[in-house]
This record gives sequence, structure tokens and C-alpha cells, in this order.
Amino acid sequence: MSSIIDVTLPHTSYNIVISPNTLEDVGNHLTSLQLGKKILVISNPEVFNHYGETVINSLNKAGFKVFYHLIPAGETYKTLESISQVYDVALKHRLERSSTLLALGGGVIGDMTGFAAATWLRGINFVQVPTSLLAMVDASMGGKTGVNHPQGKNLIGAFYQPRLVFIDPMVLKTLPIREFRAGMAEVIKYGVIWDQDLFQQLEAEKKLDSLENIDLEVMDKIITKSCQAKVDVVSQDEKEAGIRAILNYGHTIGHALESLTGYSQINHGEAVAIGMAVAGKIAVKLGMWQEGKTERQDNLIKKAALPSTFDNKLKSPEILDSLQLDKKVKAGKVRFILPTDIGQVEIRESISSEVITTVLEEIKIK
Ligand SMILES: NC(=O)c1ccc[n+]([C@@H]2O[C@H](COP(=O)([O-])OP(=O)(O)OC[C@H]3O[C@@H](n4cnc5c(N)ncnc54)[C@H](O)[C@@H]3O)[C@@H](O)[C@H]2O)c1
Ligand SMILES: O=C(O)C(=O)C[C@@H](O)[C@H](O)[C@H](O)COP(=O)(O)O
Ligand SMILES: [Zn+2]
Repeated sequence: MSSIIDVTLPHTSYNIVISPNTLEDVGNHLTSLQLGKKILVISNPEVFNHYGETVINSLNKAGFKVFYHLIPAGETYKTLESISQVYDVALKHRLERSSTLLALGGGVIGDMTGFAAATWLRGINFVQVPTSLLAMVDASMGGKTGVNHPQGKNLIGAFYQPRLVFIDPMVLKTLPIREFRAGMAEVIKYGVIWDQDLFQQLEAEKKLDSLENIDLEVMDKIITKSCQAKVDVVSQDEKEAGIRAILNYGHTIGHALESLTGYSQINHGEAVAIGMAVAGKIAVKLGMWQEGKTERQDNLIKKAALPSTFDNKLKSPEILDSLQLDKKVKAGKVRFILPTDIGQVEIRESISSEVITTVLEEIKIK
């Protein structure tokens, strides 16, 4: 069964279409958007080998003139250099203001394609066809686009909304298991910050560690509920002036771990899982929520076979330093998103370095 979530924002609106087994129809969903004829598909070789032909045939059938450009897979390619190559291809094919960049891939491809679309000719159309669980439930919607700086995650970017997000959950069948688990981290995040029903549904599942262990209908519901949670938040605060910061739960520490390890040792979802474990423990130390609730969160993290500890090669002082580059820093103060209940969080500043260091030391692999 397919479902549509409407995203209504002050200056634009678009649909998130969740439609299992219908990737070959993606072109038809674009015909009503009044796009120009040219579409440049941005993907990586892994994803393109699986789904490139289906998507390109579908776009051709719907009357579009299609080009493609592949960027090697991985977070280490989420750079300005990769964006520069997209510009060169856009120039070569004479993309116009009415042309479209279509992201076919995970969050790395989606964030970069969105940023290229936001900046080429000062803004051309952008469509998301997310293929990883993480991109389906989070990265493909809401308009955060950009690339990493060697010292800090997503430091370069723009808010730029897609015209359509088209999700076919069946493509998850080829997603490597480690990446499936990474997506589960953001799903668990929504349970903690926003949707206690989702949290309880995740608790009711025996396993969350692979697609094979989850009924397909349940998986579709998990994806839909997660998208709805993100849309509920973003539609109240498109550019993170306030409440949207809660979507950053687990990311304060998570992003620091990703950048300090060169974007190559732990993936984004793993970093967020560790970050949520840290945030839960900080909240307990501050008396904001109870040990039992941290355990419930950490059990979900474990059930998804995600990490909640990290290697002790990283020193707490360098992690504390890296937190200063977080985009939530305000007037020089680091802000954390901390849980107060299942389904509820608060934005807190002035958490002492001592509390953060104590928790970091507690959760390190000894
Ligand atoms: N813009 C946002 O709101 C937002 C939200 C969350 C995360 N992000 C960003 O998203 C990125 C992480 O995204 P990700 O977890 O998708 O990582 P990713 O894009 O690196 O994809 C993970 C891996 O899975 C492969 N893959 C993807 N779909 C596949 C499929 N169906 N079959 C086979 N292989 C497939 C990719 O080739 C890649 O090797 C990070 O850069 C993070 O910062 C952005
Ligand atoms: O959409 C948001 O807002 C989020 O914070 C979602 C996060 O899962 C995502 O990783 C986002 O890219 C992080 O944003 P950043 O502003 O901290 O780079
Ligand atoms: Zn994230």
C-alpha cells in the first residue's frame, strides 16, 4: 500500500510518496511538477548498478532527457570537490534553471545533490529518490543539504527543499546490513524525541538488526511514522530557529566522533547511536530522566546491533573541543538535546564539561 505525506512550508510544499515495488513508476510522479526536460541523475556506482537503469528508463518513458553522474560511495566523498564535479557536468549538459538534479542514493548523495541544486544557477529543481533506510526516514526530507569540512560535519550547506521525495522501500533489499542498522539509529531517535508509539512499536519487535527480521508491512509503517515525525517538526520550524534542533538528538557527540575519526571509521547512524547513549546518561546525571528509560533506549540501540560505546583512542578533551564547531552553538555555548521522557526532549545549554567528560569516560571501551 502506498502513502503520501504532504510537507507544507512557508514558501513551498511537496509530497513524500512511499510506494513499495514501484521504482519503475518514478518518472510518472515527476510529470505533474512542471519541470524542464533535462534531468541529471546523481548517484554512486553501488546504487546505480542496482537501480540506475530502472530509474533512467522510467524518466525517459515519462519524456525527460536524462544524463547521469556518479560520485564514489562514502562519507569521505561528501566534499566541495565532488560538488565541483557536479557543476562541471551540469555545465557540459547545459542544465537550465528549469532543469532538475535527481539524487538516487543514500544521505551522502542526497545532501550533495541538494547542495549542488541549491547553488547551480542559484537554484534549480531537486528530487530525492532515497535508497538507504537512513535517507528514507531522514536525510531526503526537510531541506538540509551540504558537505563536510575536514574539521566539522556539514559545516558547508544550505536549506533547500526538494520538489518530491519518492521512496520505494523494496530497494532496501540490497542495502548492506551495517547501513540498515545505521538507518535504525535515526528511527530510534524519532521514538525518543517525538513519538512514544513508535518507540513502543520498536520495543515490541524481536529484532531490529536486519530487514530479514522485520515484517515488510511493519517496516513500511516504521518508515511512514518516521517520515511523519520529521515532517511534524520541520513544518513548525523550517530553518532550525527553535524546535527543529530536537532532530539533532544524539548528533552533538555523534558529529564530533565522525569528524575526529576522519569520516571513515564509524558511519553517521553509528555515531548518532553513541551520541544518544551519551545524551541519555547526561540526562540521568542531571536528574532529567530516569535510569530505567536510558536502559530502554539503550536496549533498542542494542537490538539494532548499533554501538553505544567508542574506542578509547579518542580523548575526551578533543571531543569537547570539537563540540565547539556544532551548529547548535549559541553565544559560544554548546547546546545538547536531552530526553525528559520517552517521546520528549529539551534543548539545554550550560552542561558542565565535567558532566560530559564523566559520561564520555564511562562509556568508552576500556
Ligand atoms: N539532510 C539531512 O537532514 C540528513 C539527515 C540524516 C543524515 N544526513 C546525512 O546522510 C549521510 C548518511 O546517509 P546514509 O546512511 O544513507 O549513508 P550513505 O549515503 O553513505 O549510504 C550508505 C551506503 O549504502 C549504499 N547504499 C545506499 N542504498 C543502497 C541500496 N539500496 N542498495 C545497496 N547499497 C546501497 C551506499 O552506496 C553507501 O555505500 C550523512 O552524510 C549524514 O550527515 C543528512
Ligand atoms: O533535519 C534535521 O534538522 C536534522 O538535524 C537531522 C539529522 O539527522 C541530520 O543528520 C542533519 O544533517 C544534521 O544536521 P546538522 O545541522 O547538525 O548538520
Ligand atoms: Zn542524522
